[in-house]
Amino acid sequence: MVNIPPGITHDGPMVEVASGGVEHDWIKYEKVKEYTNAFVILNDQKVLLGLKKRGFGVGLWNGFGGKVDPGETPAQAAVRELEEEAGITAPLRQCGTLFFVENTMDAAFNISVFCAYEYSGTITESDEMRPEWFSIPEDLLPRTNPLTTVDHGDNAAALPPIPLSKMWADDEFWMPAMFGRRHFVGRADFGVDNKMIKWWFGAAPAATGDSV
Ligand SMILES: Nc1ncnc2c1[nH]c(=O)n2[C@H]1C[C@H](O)[C@@H](COP(=O)(O)OP(=O)(O)OP(=O)(O)O)O1
Repeated sequence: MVNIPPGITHDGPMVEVASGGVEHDWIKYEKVKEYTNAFVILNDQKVLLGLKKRGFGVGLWNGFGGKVDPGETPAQAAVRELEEEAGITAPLRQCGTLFFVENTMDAAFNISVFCAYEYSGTITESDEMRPEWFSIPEDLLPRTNPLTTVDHGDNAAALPPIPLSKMWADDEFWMPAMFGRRHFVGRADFGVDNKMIKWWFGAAPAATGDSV
């Protein structure tokens, strides 16, 4: 029986992939704000991230996203944000949901995470984000995944690896599921200085033959 934290909803079987932090209860919240976060992943070998140039999370590398505007669906917001922040369009599909609670804020963040495996347009820096490709390191990508494809001349190995030390602390826990194309959910509660104090992440069970 998986002990899924409050705030998370999911369909289908789910296995825990990471959990930890303090013994305290999950932080209470009064409202939930809807956000998106989108990742373009090519050949299962490289991922487009953006360096946040201002506002919340400034200085951290992340996918592209932001608030869902009134009247928008998360999918519409994800497409809009990717275009605004990186100048490209992509056939985004929801690949996970993350729920974050900060002890200094009354609202929780519900983040619909989207993935695409191709894109069109020219990647362009915006006022908010500086886009850059990173290679997906071996330990974040289950190489036995039958979906993993061969890199045909797109030399991802020459790229810098994903800069986990300059990303949100939760990313390392759910990204392996995302790169393994397993639907994921998770919650993390944050204390002072954006330090993660309690977390739980789950993913759809790995296909037979996967290493995780
Ligand atoms: N903890 C954590 N891990 C991974 N990703 C995130 C977090 N917290 C977050 O907020 N995020 C993501 C969710 C969003 O993609 C961005 C935050 O959006 P941001 O662009 O700062 O939001 P706004 O400035 O309010 O939105 P827009 O102006 O772009 O609409 O980080």
